[in-house]
Amino acid sequence: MTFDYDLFVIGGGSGGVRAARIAASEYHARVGLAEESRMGGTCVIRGCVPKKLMIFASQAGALAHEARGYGWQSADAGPFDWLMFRHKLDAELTRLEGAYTGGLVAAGVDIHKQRAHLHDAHTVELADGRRVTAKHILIAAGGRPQLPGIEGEELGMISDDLFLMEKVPGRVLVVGGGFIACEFATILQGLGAHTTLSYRGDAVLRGFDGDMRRNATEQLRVIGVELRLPSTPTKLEKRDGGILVTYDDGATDQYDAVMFATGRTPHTKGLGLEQAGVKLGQKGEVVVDEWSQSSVPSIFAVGDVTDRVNLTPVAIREGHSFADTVFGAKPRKVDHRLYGAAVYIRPHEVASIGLTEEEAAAQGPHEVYEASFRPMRSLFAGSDARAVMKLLVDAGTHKVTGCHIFGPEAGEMIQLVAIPMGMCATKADFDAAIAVHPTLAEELVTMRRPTRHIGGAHPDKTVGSA
Ligand SMILES: Cc1cc2nc3c(=O)[nH]c(=O)nc-3n(C[C@H](O)[C@H](O)[C@H](O)COP(=O)(O)OP(=O)(O)OC[C@H]3O[C@@H](n4cnc5c(N)ncnc54)[C@H](O)[C@@H]3O)c2cc1C
Ligand SMILES: NC(=O)c1ccc[n+]([C@@H]2O[C@H](COP(=O)([O-])OP(=O)(O)OC[C@H]3O[C@@H](n4cnc5c(N)ncnc54)[C@H](O)[C@@H]3O)[C@@H](O)[C@H]2O)c1
Repeated sequence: MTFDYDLFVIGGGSGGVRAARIAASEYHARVGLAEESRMGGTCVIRGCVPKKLMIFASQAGALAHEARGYGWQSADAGPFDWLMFRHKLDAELTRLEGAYTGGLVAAGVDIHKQRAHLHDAHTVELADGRRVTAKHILIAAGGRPQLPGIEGEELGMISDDLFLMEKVPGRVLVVGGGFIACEFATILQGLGAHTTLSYRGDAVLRGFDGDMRRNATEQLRVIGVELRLPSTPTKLEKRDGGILVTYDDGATDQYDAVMFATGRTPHTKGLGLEQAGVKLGQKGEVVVDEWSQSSVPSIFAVGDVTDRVNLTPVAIREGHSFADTVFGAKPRKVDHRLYGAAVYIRPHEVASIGLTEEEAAAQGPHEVYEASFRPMRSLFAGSDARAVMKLLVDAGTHKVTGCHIFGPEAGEMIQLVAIPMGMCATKADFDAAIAVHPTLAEELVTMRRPTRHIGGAHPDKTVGSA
């Protein structure tokens, strides 16, 4: 049977673009790709990139404060021009969108700027009614925000809306305690909004190491975010030009804007997957095996639509591995067990890789090496903010199984820690590195004695504590 394409990709985000580009440019496959919105997807257009630029923008006040601590007595951030920033942001996203499109065109990918859905195991139907056939179809449709299902929730915003605001709200409520809630609460507070965060647990960032969670929660409070923990909004109503929020304990408060950051779900609705025989999971995710292959052999899926690890570099790796495997005769699986992640809150980020202390304790005997200190840069400027570095070491094998950093540029540090950890480095390997001084990261190679032992009986309590 002949097909119009060797590969048709639905979704031009992190995973889809990479898979299409590699299949076409490296393996000379005939590739078509449909994108219904802007090329680049969530990360480029309404995620990682604009979010991080907003984090940078929101730090002017804190930087001016620090400069005053260094003797620049009149340092002041001055007024923030949101519309000017938004205009520059739009231009930058347009530049990136062009770069992504250009990369695909240069690779020879046929771009269809419209929505697509499956017709059958080898056929895609485009919004304009055309049908195209492909030997392989890749679903890379990403995820979309999930609302909590409460009365009046349509009055609230989602993260996509934040990049398009006409002005910075005076009083804003952020609902949720995950990555997006913490990062956007930091941004909004830094841009001058009086920000409240409502979360149903006692500490934000569920799933992260307990110490990181406690520090992140406390930092949000210190930078001025009003924390309502634990609490859950139950109703939103329009009131006097604002939004009246009722909480589960009966309390009410009024805000100029409410933002829901209550998770994301796979974007599979209306894709025709079930009719084509593709098995979906409980959240609507495409169920795939270790090769990203769905229950229909010609249909694969990568990225957030599979709800494995919902991060851009993971989607990219999955897309690349799919192309190598199917078109390059280089079978490659993605190991989802070890990946670094950072939460870009300020002034200190949370960055993690591997086991949390709680997971390590459940797995068996571990040593915990921990340093908590005031970094010299902020200390000199008059801040009491503490940084925390933690290494978890398997007491039997001495391998470093987890690393957690709460500190300035923690994301940059964890990226480098990911290399030795991927090579199964032991604590002795870390110790063998001569420190770079004075840096924050030197703490990672100078922690000599375990702070505590966890996870039951230890085979040798002296190893690793020179
Ligand atoms: C606010 C926010 C901040 C984030 N920050 C980070 C971060 O700092 N670091 C990080 O690693 N990750 C971050 N993420 C997560 C990251 O953006 C995602 O994991 C990543 O974009 C997933 O890539 P993907 O290819 O699976 O999907 P996406 O990038 O979502 O791409 C899917 C694309 O498919 C298109 N599409 C969907 N259905 C169809 C259809 N039927 N026809 C045609 N096109 C379709 C969509 O328009 C979209 O462009 C963030 C996410 C958000 C929301
Ligand atoms: N820096 C980064 O790498 C980064 C940044 C943003 C997003 N992301 C990715 O995007 C994903 C989605 O981010 P997110 O913050 O939306 O999701 P999340 O899963 O991290 O957090 C969702 C939060 O919403 C809360 N919640 C869920 N349902 C609720 C309800 N009905 N009522 C009240 N609270 C509710 C949860 O308890 C949780 O705190 C992340 O898991 C991550 O993979 C990554």
